[in-house]
Amino acid sequence: MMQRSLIFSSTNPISPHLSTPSLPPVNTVIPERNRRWIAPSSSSQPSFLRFQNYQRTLPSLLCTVEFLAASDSVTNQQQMASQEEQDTRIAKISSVIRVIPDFPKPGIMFQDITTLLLDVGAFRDTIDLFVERYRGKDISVVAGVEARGFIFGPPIALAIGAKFVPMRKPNKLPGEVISEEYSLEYGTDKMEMHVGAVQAGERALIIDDLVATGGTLCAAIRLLERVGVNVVECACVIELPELKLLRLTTCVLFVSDFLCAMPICQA
Ligand SMILES: O=P(O)(O)OC[C@H]1O[C@H](OP(=O)(O)OP(=O)(O)O)[C@H](O)[C@@H]1O
Ligand SMILES: Nc1ncnc2[nH]cnc12
Repeated sequence: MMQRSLIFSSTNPISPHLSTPSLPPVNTVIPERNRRWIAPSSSSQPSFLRFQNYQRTLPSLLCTVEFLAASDSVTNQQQMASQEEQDTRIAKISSVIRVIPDFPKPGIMFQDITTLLLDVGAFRDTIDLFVERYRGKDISVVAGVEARGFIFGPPIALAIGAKFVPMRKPNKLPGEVISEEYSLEYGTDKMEMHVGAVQAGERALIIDDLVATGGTLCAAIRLLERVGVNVVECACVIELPELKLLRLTTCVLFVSDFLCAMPICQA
């Protein structure tokens, strides 16, 4: 089986725990699985503070993805933008993501990517960052998670020459589907994919706008792996860093392996 790596920086508190995936970190309260609308701990984090974490995004991540790094040719590396240029783009992207307090309910700091879509340059940079990472990696499937994964997934798919496969909420797809249930704060939800959209042995990238607990991405991974697809990586625009430990425990509980995720920004 292809090795997956958890691609966060070495300072990420999750990393030390990866070697013992069946045990949650000491003193960690195991959260309700897959809580939605997670409120970051600091409710009014100014955007300049958000910039401080950017060094921990793409450049360090690139070193830790073994199977991707192995296939990186010198030419590929030369084609990639410089770290400085990447940092500048990431800072810009983050600055145009609007944060709306108390939406959709009190205590939630909603990360609104619609303002990113209004900025043509920042939207293009977002897509480019992903494309630079995944072009030439023999990925034939980009799976987008409803709803906001449908915004970022298709342009990435087109640019890297992959098909786009929607992972939809229940009863939206007209054909025969396979589904995967996952837990929510209250009750469960389901994610569905058309039968025949992907074939065993294909290499897939999963795209969403945001990773909070990781429950949604884990469900998407399970859905694709059930039909024999190799999930190369999950990528999202935003991560809620306060939730890393929550995500670890969620992932440990939900997948035998561990989640691979590449957020390009931190909220
Ligand atoms: O990491 P998690 O804790 O699973 O949360 C992340 C998911 O939550 C949001 O979607 P949501 O389910 O609200 O659906 P929407 O995009 O249709 O609003 C977001 O777009 C991710 O898909
Ligand atoms: N804080 C948040 N903002 C936007 N989408 C989310 N999904 C889960 N938590 C979220």
